[in-house]
Amino acid sequence: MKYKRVLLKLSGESLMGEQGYGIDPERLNDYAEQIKEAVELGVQVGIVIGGGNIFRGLSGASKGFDRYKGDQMGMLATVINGLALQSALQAMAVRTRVLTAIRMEPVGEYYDKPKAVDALEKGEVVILSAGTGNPYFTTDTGSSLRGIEIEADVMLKGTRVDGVYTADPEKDPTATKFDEITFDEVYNRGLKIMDLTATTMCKENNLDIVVFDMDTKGNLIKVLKGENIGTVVKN
Ligand SMILES: Nc1ncnc2c1ncn2[C@@H]1O[C@H](COP(=O)(O)OP(=O)(O)OP(=O)(O)O)[C@@H](O)[C@H]1O
Ligand SMILES: O=c1ccn([C@@H]2O[C@H](COP(=O)(O)O)[C@@H](O)[C@H]2O)c(=O)[nH]1
Repeated sequence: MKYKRVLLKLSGESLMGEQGYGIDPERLNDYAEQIKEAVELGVQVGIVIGGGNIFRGLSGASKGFDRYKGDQMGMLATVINGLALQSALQAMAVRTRVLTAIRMEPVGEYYDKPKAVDALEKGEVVILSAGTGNPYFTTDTGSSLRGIEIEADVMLKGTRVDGVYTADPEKDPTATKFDEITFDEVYNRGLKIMDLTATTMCKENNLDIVVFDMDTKGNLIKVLKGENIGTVVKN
């Protein structure tokens, strides 16, 4: 395996599959199977999961919600997704722990780094939910932060596109894909694959990112083996 310890970012929006809202059990199980395989191959897996399938503070604010409350709702949405993933993994006999950035025992244990690292070293999957615990951030920033804290070898951004493109491939069919790109080029070209706060944290702490399509079965293992199926973002 190319990586020993990874921070896997999963898109909340991808979790709704074809349903248009909520959690698609089939997609959830696909993710859980890929994660189980990774653990069986000896990879330590920390996971941050988004909440876009349920609620985003920013889009709530555009409809009249208070942004602060909306962001809290968004963070709670990531906990719901985290619990769903935990139950799917546990049903496959994968030992999984949910740590939350906001205190809410017994839903999950309150996050701290030693607890997370200890669980990873014991071979448990650690789901790091509620983002950073602060409004005005995103789970991409939560992933950079937790990835740096747990000293992950890489941040794997598993999403519904297969890499970083010259423009959003969902909007521009002429966009072309990069195999590798620097953080500086991401800024200079104004690419919107991740928010700038998350990108900057990775750049400043030298945490490489691999953006790849998590919705195709088997892709997580390919990335862990070092196969060049997505885009590597690095200094
Ligand atoms: N230059 C680009 N290259 C690739 N994807 C891009 C680019 N610009 C924008 N995107 C968009 O970024 C999205 C990936 O973001 P991400 O996985 O964070 O999705 P999300 O819906 O924001 O997830 P979450 O629910 O976790 O917030 C893709 O859906 C893609 O359309
Ligand atoms: O640190 C954080 C992380 C997330 N939020 C809020 O949650 C939603 C869902 O996260 P996504 O990254 O968009 O999937 C986000 O829109 C924020 O409203 C937060 O406030 N702080």
